[in-house]
Amino acid sequence: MLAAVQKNATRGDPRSVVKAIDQFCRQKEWAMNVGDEKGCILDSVVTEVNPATVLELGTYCGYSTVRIASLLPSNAKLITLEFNPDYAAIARQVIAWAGLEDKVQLVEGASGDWIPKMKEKFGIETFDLVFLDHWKDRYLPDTKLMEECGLLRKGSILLADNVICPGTPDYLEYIRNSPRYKSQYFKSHLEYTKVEDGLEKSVFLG
Ligand SMILES: O=C(NCCCCCn1ccc2cnccc21)c1cc(-c2ccc(F)cc2)cc(O)c1O
Ligand SMILES: [Mg+2]
Repeated sequence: MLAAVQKNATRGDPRSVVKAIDQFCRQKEWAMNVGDEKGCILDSVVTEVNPATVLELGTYCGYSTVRIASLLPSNAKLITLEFNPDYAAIARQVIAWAGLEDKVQLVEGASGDWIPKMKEKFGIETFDLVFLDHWKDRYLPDTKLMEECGLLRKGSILLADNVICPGTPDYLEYIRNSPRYKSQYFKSHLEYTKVEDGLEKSVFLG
C-alpha cells in the first residue's frame, strides 16, 4: 500500500494519497481503511464540526488520518493513537507523503493507557471530535474513560466506524440509550464492499 502511495500519489497532495490507497484496496488487496464511501461521511462531519482538537483511535495506515488532517484549520491538532508499531511506521510515511506531519501527532500505545494521560502529555483540555476506529470492544470502555477524564465537553462529537460490521453492540446500546448523548446513524457499506456498515455520530450533551 505504501509503495502504491509513493508510486501513484503526489507528495504534499492529500487527495492523491487517499485516491491511491482506495485504488490499491479496490484493485489489489482489501484493507480496513474507512474507505471512500464512509470517508465522504467522515469528511462532511469534520467539515461541519471544524474541530481545533481531534483524537483518532486507530491510525492503521493513516488513511483516515490524512482525510481528517487535510480538512483541519491551520492551528488545529490531530492526535492519532496506534497500538501496532508496524502500522504506525507505515502511517508515519503515508502522513509525511501527504505533507500533513505538522498537523498530526501519532502516538504508539493502547487507548486505555494513553487516554488518562492526554491532558498532561499533550496539553489537551477537551476534544472537539473523536474518531473511534480501533478495537471494537474498546469503543465503550474508552468512551466512559474519556468522560471520566473530562476529555469531552458539551458539544464534543464522537464518530464511530464499524458499528454494524464488525459491529460494536455494547457501544451502540450505551450511546443510543444514554441521556448524555444525542446519536445519529449514517448507513453506508463496509469499505470496498457491498456489506452493510455505518458510522454512528454522537454529540456529548455534558
Ligand atoms: O478491527 C478493525 N479495526 C481495528 C484494528 C486494530 C486496532 C488496534 N488499535 C489501534 C489503536 C489502538 C489503541 N488502543 C488499543 C488498540 C488499538 C476493523 C476491522 C474491519 C473488518 C475486518 C474484517 C472483516 F471481515 C470485516 C471488517 C473493518 C474496519 O473498518 C476496522 O476498523
Ligand atoms: Mg474501521
